Amino acid sequence: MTSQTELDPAVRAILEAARKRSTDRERVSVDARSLPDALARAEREGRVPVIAEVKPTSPTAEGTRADDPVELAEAMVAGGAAAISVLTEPEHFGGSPEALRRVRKAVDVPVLRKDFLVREAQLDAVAADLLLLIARFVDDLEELVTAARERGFQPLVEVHDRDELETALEAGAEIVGINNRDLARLEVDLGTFESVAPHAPDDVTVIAESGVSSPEDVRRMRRAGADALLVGSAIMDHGGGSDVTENTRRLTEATQ
Ligand SMILES: O=C(O)c1ccccc1NCC(=O)[C@H](O)[C@H](O)COP(=O)(O)O
Repeated sequence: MTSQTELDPAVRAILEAARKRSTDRERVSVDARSLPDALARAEREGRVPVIAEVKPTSPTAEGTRADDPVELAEAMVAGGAAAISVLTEPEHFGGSPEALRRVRKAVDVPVLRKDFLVREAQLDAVAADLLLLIARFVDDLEELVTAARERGFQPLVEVHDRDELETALEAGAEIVGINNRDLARLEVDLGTFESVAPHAPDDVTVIAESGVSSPEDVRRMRRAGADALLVGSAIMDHGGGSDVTENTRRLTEATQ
């Protein structure tokens, strides 16, 4: 795990809040909707597989979108999203487990729980199809990957460099997100995905995360081997409040 002192202060605060969050919930058991199946369906139907993110705000966002999460998720699916990601972190991203529960009830595509999870009991806050585990922030990744699978979740392990990719693979990850945002400094560089993705085995589902804002970015990440793209800010348009369905469609239609 990266030393706390190397992290951007916003990320340090996010992690401190995550460690304090209470976790006395019953163990969840999930009958998960398959992400690989949803991505394959999008491909068959001629859509770029996009995981669209319900992210009310973030430390780098230009504002907050207070729209109902269910309306946002439905608008994203109408724009062709293959899956939905929902932030459940309350203090820095304006999310909640309740928002995810409502979204998962309303849509029929897989739903990813996006949060900063550091111990097993935190997995039980809400049922989701996929669970994000950030390699950099987890002490025993294999233990959490196993704990996630025991509950029925598909773990999506997030990495930022080759060493973290190796750690993720050793922990048994089958779905890997390569984050273009360096969580130590919050800088975004699409070259991160391009340099790390070629080292992932072919049978691993590889997702390009963060910083994808235009059809050209989509094509660039697809050329570099992305099986899917995780997009938040460009779809949410926190500063402008533009149409979420159109923002999603612009990316899902960026096939050539
Ligand atoms: O998005 C942020 O500002 C952020 C700040 C600190 C830690 C994590 C952060 N984002 C988490 C994510 O990984 C993104 O929400 C996700 O990949 C979508 O990224 P984007 O399309 O660039 O909004």
